[in-house]
Amino acid sequence: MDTISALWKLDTLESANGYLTSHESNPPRLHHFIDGYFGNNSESGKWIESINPRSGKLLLQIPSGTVTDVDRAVDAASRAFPAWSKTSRQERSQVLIRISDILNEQKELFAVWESIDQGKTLARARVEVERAVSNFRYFATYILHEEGAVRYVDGQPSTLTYENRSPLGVFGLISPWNMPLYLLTWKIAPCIAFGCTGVAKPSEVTSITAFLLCEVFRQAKLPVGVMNLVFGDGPGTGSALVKSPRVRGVSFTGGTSTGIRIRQDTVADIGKHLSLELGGKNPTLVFDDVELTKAVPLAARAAFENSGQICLCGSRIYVQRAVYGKFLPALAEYVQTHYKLGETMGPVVSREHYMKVRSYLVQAWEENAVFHTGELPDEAPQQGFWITPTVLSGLNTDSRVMREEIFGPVVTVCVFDTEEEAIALANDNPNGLASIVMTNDLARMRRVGECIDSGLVWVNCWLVRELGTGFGGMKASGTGREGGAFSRDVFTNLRTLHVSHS
Ligand SMILES: NC(=O)c1ccc[n+]([C@@H]2O[C@H](COP(=O)([O-])OP(=O)(O)OC[C@H]3O[C@@H](n4cnc5c(N)ncnc54)[C@H](O)[C@@H]3O)[C@@H](O)[C@H]2O)c1
Ligand SMILES: O=C/C=C/C=C(\O)C(=O)O
Repeated sequence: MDTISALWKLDTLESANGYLTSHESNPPRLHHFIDGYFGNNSESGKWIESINPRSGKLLLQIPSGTVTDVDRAVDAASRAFPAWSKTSRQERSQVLIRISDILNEQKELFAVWESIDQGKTLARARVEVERAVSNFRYFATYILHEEGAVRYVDGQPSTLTYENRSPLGVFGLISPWNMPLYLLTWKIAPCIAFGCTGVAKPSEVTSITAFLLCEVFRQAKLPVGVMNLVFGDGPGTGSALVKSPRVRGVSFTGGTSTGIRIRQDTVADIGKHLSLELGGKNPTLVFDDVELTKAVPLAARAAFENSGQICLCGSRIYVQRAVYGKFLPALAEYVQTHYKLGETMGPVVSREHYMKVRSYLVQAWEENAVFHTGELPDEAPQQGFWITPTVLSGLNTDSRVMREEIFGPVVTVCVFDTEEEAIALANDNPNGLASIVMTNDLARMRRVGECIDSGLVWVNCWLVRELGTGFGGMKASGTGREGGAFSRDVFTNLRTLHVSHS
């Protein structure tokens, strides 16, 4: 039986794990999805091994897409573009609704595989699949309600001016491993909703739900070639996609160094649209007027959700002096009680990532940080990539542990005195993706919230999303915004007309 038919039926952890155990000697192999067809195996004959983060064992193999594979996918998307870009908004909306309905019917299947592949808890995976369904629903209806204005040019009543948009063309959509399905659908849904076609490349570390999503496209009768998917790594497959002159735009989510590379690789292609959502080292500011019973769980969740592997995680906590002495032990106790490896918390995604997170913990140890929870992980992980959630204090503000994105279950806690100092500490970082402010003082919420240099500011909450608002980062955290009309700007070309009728 082909891989997609085999995986598609396995919608419980028991059945999926049973299948994997019985295939240990011949693990499933995924296929590219090009022109509506699975099975275009890698021409390189090379396969990338994808590892189960809970056990450290081989999970499956994905094709290592070549330049030829990418070209074939871009060909398919280019052939599909003229017809798809001319479909009515109603037609596109209906296809997107069908996709969201099928995804919704199969949400347990997707949650199970996302949990196995990425290591996240099933509960977390379920939330992300729901959000993926919402991505398709949101853009399916957004395009039906777009508004535009026609007006007279000032002082020239016989000349009308208005804006007209057309779909840009073929897009390269590249996503990371931390929220594989959610972040890929955040790109695919607006891409096809606004009349573009595309080639998606998920992270080589987590590929299964992207593969399953192609079966949803097939069942929803998305016209062939409108969305294609090529597997492979960044330097080989991703880079070929980004550099293709027929790819008119790139929407990328991932690390800042990769974003810089993509910008360099496309700099001469001046008309190519680039949307870059990159890394973060997000501050959580806790003022002394908060209720600790609310502030502690919120700070903990913001730090440790998905084992700290969310770009929006609050990984450096600053607490005002009057509550610092109570906050720190309360946080440590809360984390020890509520974040249990293997129950409410998964491993980190890969051996490579484990070693990266560990290197920061070694550094913290060498700098005499206080470990309020957590310990140094083993140098060689034996069975899966498990790291105990770690709360640190006592580091200098110039420590790499305090300045660089760790992207794991590690949070640092520091003290501050004044509001000005809190703002300065929050902004003292090259990144500017998100921040969290906890206070009950309305004037302070605005005073502080409006001068933090981050694209997203959450006051007394975290990870609240409204899909029409701008999503993205300042400074090294990115270029551009996505969401609602911001996504429309990414995926369309704007022309302004002046029509004189005298
Ligand atoms: N701002 C956001 O919305 C957001 C969301 C999630 C994750 N992230 C960031 O992503 C990072 C973790 O994910 P990651 O390790 O998968 O990131 P990564 O940058 O290593 O990889 C992301 C994707 O880019 C591809 N890639 C790598 N090199 C490439 C190249 N030269 N050309 C084209 N594609 C290339 C990879 O194969 C993968 O699909 C963290 O820094 C995190 O903060 C940001
Ligand atoms: O790592 C990036 C995470 C983005 C998450 C969301 O946009 C969300 O959960 O809505």
